[in-house]
Amino acid sequence: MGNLPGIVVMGASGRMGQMLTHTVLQSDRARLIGCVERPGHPWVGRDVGEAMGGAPIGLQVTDDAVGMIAQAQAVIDFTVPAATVATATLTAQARAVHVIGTTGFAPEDLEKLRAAARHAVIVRAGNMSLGVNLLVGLTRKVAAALGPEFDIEIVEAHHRHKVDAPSGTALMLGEAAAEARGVALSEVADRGRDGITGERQAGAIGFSAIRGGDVVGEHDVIFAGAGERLVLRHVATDRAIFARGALAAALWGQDRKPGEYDMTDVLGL
Ligand SMILES: NC(=O)c1ccc[n+]([C@@H]2O[C@H](COP(=O)([O-])OP(=O)(O)OC[C@H]3O[C@@H](n4cnc5c(N)ncnc54)[C@H](O)[C@@H]3O)[C@@H](O)[C@H]2O)c1
Ligand SMILES: O=C(O)C1=N[C@H](C(=O)O)CCC1
Repeated sequence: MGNLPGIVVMGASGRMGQMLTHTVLQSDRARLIGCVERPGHPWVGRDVGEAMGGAPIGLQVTDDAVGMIAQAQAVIDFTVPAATVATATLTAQARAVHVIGTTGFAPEDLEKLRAAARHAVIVRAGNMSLGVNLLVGLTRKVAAALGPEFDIEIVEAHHRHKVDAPSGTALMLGEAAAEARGVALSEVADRGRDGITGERQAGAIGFSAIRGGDVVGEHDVIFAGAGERLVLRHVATDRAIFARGALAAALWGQDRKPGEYDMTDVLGL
């Protein structure tokens, strides 16, 4: 047991933080050594099992990210961009694998993560599920096969608490479609139409975001042509799919060379 990789979960009280805590606790391939929350959070100092509404497990939630990460073999981080960028400095110092599920990064954040990956393994993906990572491959294939006369639209739906749009998954799908067409997504993305928008730009990749209720995550990639429409769809019904992927990434990353990786590396896709 002592030889199993020690895992720290950041953002332990969050929707994903709780799912990750359960997933690591249930695993016989990893040890949960720490649960971190932001300073001032009401869970800090409480037993994580009790805070989640169950029996105590003898592990207190802490806000000491520095002390906790220094002892970790892997840190699983589904929080907010500013926290993840700060954590990347700590994981780089500790040479711990940093599994990043957080979405909504600005380009300058991504630069900082790239710098941290010179010293430690970072596995980052806007979606850690097997199904979505397969969908990314399918999107690339279909976009290459169909050509520019098919308009590409990506529609995503998430719960009412989600703070970023388009979703990280939608951006992964858009990147794959743009890459297949040999263009930069930043040049062709059409994010949010309102008012007199004019006709659709040829070659645009459109994004639409729906927010409501408790939707876990749904993504459609629509290829709309003259007289026919092809729709690729992924529907997530349980956050466990993301947590399983994240734990697989934490284990896969042990003993790898420092660098930036994603779930296609982990899943061998
Ligand atoms: N990649 C994937 O597969 C995937 C899947 C689901 C969610 N996500 C992403 O994960 C992120 C979190 O989603 P969520 O629904 O769990 O959000 P959430 O708001 O429920 O949880 C985020 C948690 O992070 C904590 N936090 C904030 N700053 C912190 C800090 N400095 N130190 C420690 N903890 C801190 C918050 O207190 C909160 O508990 C979002 O960016 C979301 O898009 C990614
Ligand atoms: O609940 C969320 O937030 C999710 N975020 C990821 C995204 O932005 O694509 C993955 C799906 C759930």
